[in-house]
Amino acid sequence: MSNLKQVKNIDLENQINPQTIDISFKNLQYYANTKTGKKCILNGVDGVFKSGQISAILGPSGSGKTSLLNLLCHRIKKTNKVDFSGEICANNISYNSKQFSNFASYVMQDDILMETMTVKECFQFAAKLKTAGTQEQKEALVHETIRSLKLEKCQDNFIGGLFVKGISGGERKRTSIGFELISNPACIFLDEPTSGLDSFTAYSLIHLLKQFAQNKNKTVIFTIHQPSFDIWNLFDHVILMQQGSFIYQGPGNNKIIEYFSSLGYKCPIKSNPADYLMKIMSQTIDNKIDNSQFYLENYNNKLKPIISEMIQNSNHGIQIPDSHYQTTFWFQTKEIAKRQLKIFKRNPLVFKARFFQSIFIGLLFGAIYWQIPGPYDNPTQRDINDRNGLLFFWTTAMFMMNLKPSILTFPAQRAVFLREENSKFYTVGPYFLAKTLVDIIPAIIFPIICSLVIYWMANLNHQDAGTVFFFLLTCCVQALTGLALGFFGGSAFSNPKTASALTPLLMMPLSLFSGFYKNSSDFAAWIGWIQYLSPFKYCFSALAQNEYSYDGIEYPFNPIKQLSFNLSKWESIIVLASLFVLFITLAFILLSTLKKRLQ
Ligand SMILES: Nc1ncnc2c1ncn2[C@@H]1O[C@H](COP(=O)(O)OP(=O)(O)OP(=O)(O)O)[C@@H](O)[C@H]1O
Repeated sequence: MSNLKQVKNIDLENQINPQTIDISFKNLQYYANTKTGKKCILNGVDGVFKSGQISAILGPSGSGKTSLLNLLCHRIKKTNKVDFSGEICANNISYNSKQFSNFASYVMQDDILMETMTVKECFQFAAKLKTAGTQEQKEALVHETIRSLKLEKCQDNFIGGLFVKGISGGERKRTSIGFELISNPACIFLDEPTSGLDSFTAYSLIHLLKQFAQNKNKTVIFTIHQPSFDIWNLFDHVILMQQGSFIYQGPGNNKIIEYFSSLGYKCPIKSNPADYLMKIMSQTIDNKIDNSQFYLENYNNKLKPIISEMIQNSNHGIQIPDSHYQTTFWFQTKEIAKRQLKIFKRNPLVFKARFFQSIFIGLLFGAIYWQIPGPYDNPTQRDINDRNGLLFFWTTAMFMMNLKPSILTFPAQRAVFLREENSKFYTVGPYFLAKTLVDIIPAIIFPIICSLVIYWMANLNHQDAGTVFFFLLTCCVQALTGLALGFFGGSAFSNPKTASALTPLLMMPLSLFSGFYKNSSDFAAWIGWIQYLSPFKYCFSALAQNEYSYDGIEYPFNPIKQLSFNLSKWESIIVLASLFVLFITLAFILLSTLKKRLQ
């Protein structure tokens, strides 16, 4: 606390972006190629958002509000499905996606945050990665953000989510906003910040944004549905959209009511103006005719010239920041790894469940394959078949042990990654490295536990420590290969159900080509190449070579020859490790590609 007092007077305002930013756009057009033809989503709109004001974009569902916001934030890329044109400027200087994050932040409609982190920890994470200054200054910034967003009471509570009880919807939204505000952006865009909130919480939030805009001279722009009368009165600037065009742009409050009165649409005294305007835009009241052309003509004649003049007069010559605060690769890796470890430790139930699962699998397999006769016990062909069965099933168990948990948990973390990466908290490299390093710990511990249990129960080859060590090493590499493939599946699919439903499609051919169900040398050439991609084949080969290598003692026939394995145990494990590297690299490439296609 004394530290906080000491740094109380630091200049939090000027941390990164002391500038004021006006956002303007001219002749913005946005098209989508649909099955029925080219669809116009934005129809050549012009506009301006001034600093020190809150600007609300309103309109019926499907009128193009979110599309406009996304274009201004450069969150839409030109593809063969969508195309856009026009000029988008900050202080009359056009900006790209990278420059956008130097002065602005975007708060998505969904509050995507780490559910087992507290509100304060979220802000601390953001402060470490997004702001300059000493540790004390960062702590003071966190304290100030919590205070200004009125989150003191819940600062030490978990964010919460599907499985963890957490803070309320309003607190969650404010945390989401605070997470972006920590870096002190000059401009903040929000997509429907009040959706899902009760009217009082929604009012408090917009009021807070208004104070933020007024007191700090920031530019606040948001889309909103059905604002209450109280919220309506807070808007400084309003854009009304209909079918991809603007039908009003200008001051909120009485001015907009006066404008529509002048067109013959007088808002009844007891009506909420926002509701009334939505009604007249829906074209079904009074004379039930489509007035959209009428509104548009009036906008073009009366308001558009004023807007053009405002665009001309918006901030000129004030440079937009050309870089944002950037931490190093290793600092990002360290901070993300610390957070991953914290999340891991906060799920003791998952840890315990996986521990008991490992013991259970070890005991079950141990009981089924109890003390199989080895080369000293005159084994029969049947005993060798049993031993092969155990070794093959062990390759599958090790693989699945990590594949399933990472496929199920990664999609939720992937959403947080995409959000944080997009907001330039870190880059994909440090994230992937930190996540892999932390996830490797359980990915190795549990396979070792159950492998040790089965080893002694099934009487596997323990002629020397090296053989036991090689068995454990192979199990760990196989388990890591499962983890890498899990990362790949988790990166590819946002829905864990889809990822898990598609897993058998991949697993089946890989295990069919392991050499256990059908001898490796018996596959037809046109399809037999699949075996070279199968981690099961190399793991099974390494385990079998290790198992059947007794010094001086021979099995009645050579099981390795029977299985047609022609790689040595070390060659097999090297290929298996290479497959791990291949899968983890593919997962990394997929995640890197994915972040480019966020929209
Ligand atoms: N990529 C796209 N491909 C095809 N149509 C699209 C695409 N993006 C948006 N649209 C269409 O453009 C219109 C405007 O969409 P947008 O999401 O901007 O509307 P909105 O005003 O934000 O709606 P809501 O209030 O319901 O969120 C909708 O009809 C939508 O279906």
